[in-house]
Amino acid sequence: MTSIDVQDLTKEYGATRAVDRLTFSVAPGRVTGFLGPNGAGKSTTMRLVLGLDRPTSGTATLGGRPYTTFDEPLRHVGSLLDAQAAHGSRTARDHLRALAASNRIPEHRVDEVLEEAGLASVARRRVKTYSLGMRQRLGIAAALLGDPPVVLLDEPSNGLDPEGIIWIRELMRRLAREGRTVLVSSHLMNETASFADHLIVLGRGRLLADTPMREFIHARVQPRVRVRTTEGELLDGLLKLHGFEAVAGDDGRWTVYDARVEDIGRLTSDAGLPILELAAEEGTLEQAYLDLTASEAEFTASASASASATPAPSQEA
Ligand SMILES: Nc1ncnc2c1ncn2[C@@H]1O[C@H](COP(=O)(O)OP(=O)(O)OP(=O)(O)O)[C@@H](O)[C@H]1O
Repeated sequence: MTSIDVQDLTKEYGATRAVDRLTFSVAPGRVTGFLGPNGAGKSTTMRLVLGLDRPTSGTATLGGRPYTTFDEPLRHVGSLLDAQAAHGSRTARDHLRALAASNRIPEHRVDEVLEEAGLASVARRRVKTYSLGMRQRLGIAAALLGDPPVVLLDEPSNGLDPEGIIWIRELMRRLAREGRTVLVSSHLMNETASFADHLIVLGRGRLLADTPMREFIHARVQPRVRVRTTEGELLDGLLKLHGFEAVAGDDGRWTVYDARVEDIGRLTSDAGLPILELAAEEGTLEQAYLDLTASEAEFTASASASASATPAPSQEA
């Protein structure tokens, strides 16, 4: 079991403090989403963990060891930071073979990961003929090559088609189920919500949150309930009596604020009100994230600064 441990990590580029006294651990067995506005320090942190940059102070270790102490690092950590990294004049297969040879990884892994990434049929084509999505798949294949216990992916769904996005989501979930440590940065909140169990959120190089995803959302977005009944006035009176705030919509549906379906369902049932519809409106990760980071974004457009925490309709109860 190999965790990623970042301890009091700081990185300055001239006058810019990209990472500011950051401390967190990424645990095995779950997918950790790594979030934050543009310029928050996510890529810099990943680069420091991967020994691609030297910290100004503090440490970043994998299973207690700095990345630079591994002789065959691909067996310990797989990463996708820059999908353009492969040499364009090589074939995908040769690119992976070279990586495998330099890390004493058995050659059969090359064909396995090409197959896994959906590149088997184009493996003998030069990388420069690849689309962005194909390069992304190749980068992910390279990350998996050494069967590593730790995987770091920076924006892995970049350029992937819908089938590829489902593939990467399921791959990350499987890697976590196998007990690996999976850290994934993304700006796509719906995507992140679909694969992450845990979140680490940065803002201006500092840690803003390190929490399970469900807790992150529930702490920031009030749940609402949508109700439809033939007896609107009775419903309104009943809810007021029990201290709930409710507003009637034009479509005959009532929205009850800061409420859960269990509570409203029980109340209306006890009162014998005929209910035509009862649905939870759970908060989304996007709402919770915008609520947290609105004041933190370095490059916030004025429109997005007014991020309101309005839940979106979700599944019927
Ligand atoms: N090599 C560098 N030289 C100077 N400044 C840098 C360098 N790399 C990063 N920075 C600065 O450090 C800060 C953090 O950048 P970083 O790329 O880590 O953020 P990020 O969270 O990955 O952003 P994005 O979501 O846009 O990819 C930014 O202000 C950036 O301009």
